[in-house]
Amino acid sequence: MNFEIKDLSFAYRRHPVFIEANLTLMTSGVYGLVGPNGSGKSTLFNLITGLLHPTQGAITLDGTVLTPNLVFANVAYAQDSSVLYPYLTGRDHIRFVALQHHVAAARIAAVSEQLEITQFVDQRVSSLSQGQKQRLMIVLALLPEARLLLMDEPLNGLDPDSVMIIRNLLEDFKSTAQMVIVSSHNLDELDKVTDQIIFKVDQGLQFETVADGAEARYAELYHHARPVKAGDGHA
Ligand SMILES: Nc1ncnc2c1ncn2[C@@H]1O[C@H](COP(=O)(O)OP(=O)(O)OP(=O)(O)O)[C@@H](O)[C@H]1O
Repeated sequence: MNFEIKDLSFAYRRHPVFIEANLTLMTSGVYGLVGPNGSGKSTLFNLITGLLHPTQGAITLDGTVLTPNLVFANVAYAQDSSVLYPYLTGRDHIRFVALQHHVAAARIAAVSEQLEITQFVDQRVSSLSQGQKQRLMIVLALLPEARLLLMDEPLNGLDPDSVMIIRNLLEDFKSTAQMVIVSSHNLDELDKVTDQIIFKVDQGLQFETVADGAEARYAELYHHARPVKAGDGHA
């Protein structure tokens, strides 16, 4: 499996987020995506999934440029849970994704159990806590068994039990055939599941295997800026 970003440029009006950024990932497993607030992590995920369009450059999977059809078939994106429909239940959302991607009932049951959502799956999204919504969002992203899985801040706003559930999930990914890119400010947690980190530095992407953990490298790269910790109220 080969995921590649070549000479990617993107700007919001006159605010450049990427200028000729490059990245090559060759093996399956978990990768962290790390950078300060507002550096462009969500923007990168939106560019990969085609929600935003680069002004220059290409994003390829196994050498083929990611078109909407290829994204549908190969990429899953656990976005911010604000994209869920408040008046629908978790089960409604699951049904929708399962129909679109032909997901077997056994897979739905297994993933729902793994993320421990069965107790609240028939409640409307509007009545769920942040952590419950987050876990539902992750279930939806896992169902299609996409080759490339993007997770935007999956640990954000979670209580310790939910963090544990997601941590176990990420640890399982160490041995899957999927490529998983996880953006997080929670560098302690990231360090527990991977030493392969993509840092957003200036308008580029810098991939490193961090021997001493992401936290130590973060301080060096971002001029000793303090990373935002989980629980700091970052939305
Ligand atoms: N729709 C938009 N219009 C204009 N500027 C935007 C828009 N969305 C994001 N930006 C800006 O682009 C930059 C990158 O934002 P992005 O949300 O990708 O960063 P992030 O690294 O995911 O941030 P955080 O860690 O806070 O979630 C920020 O400066 C942000 O203000």
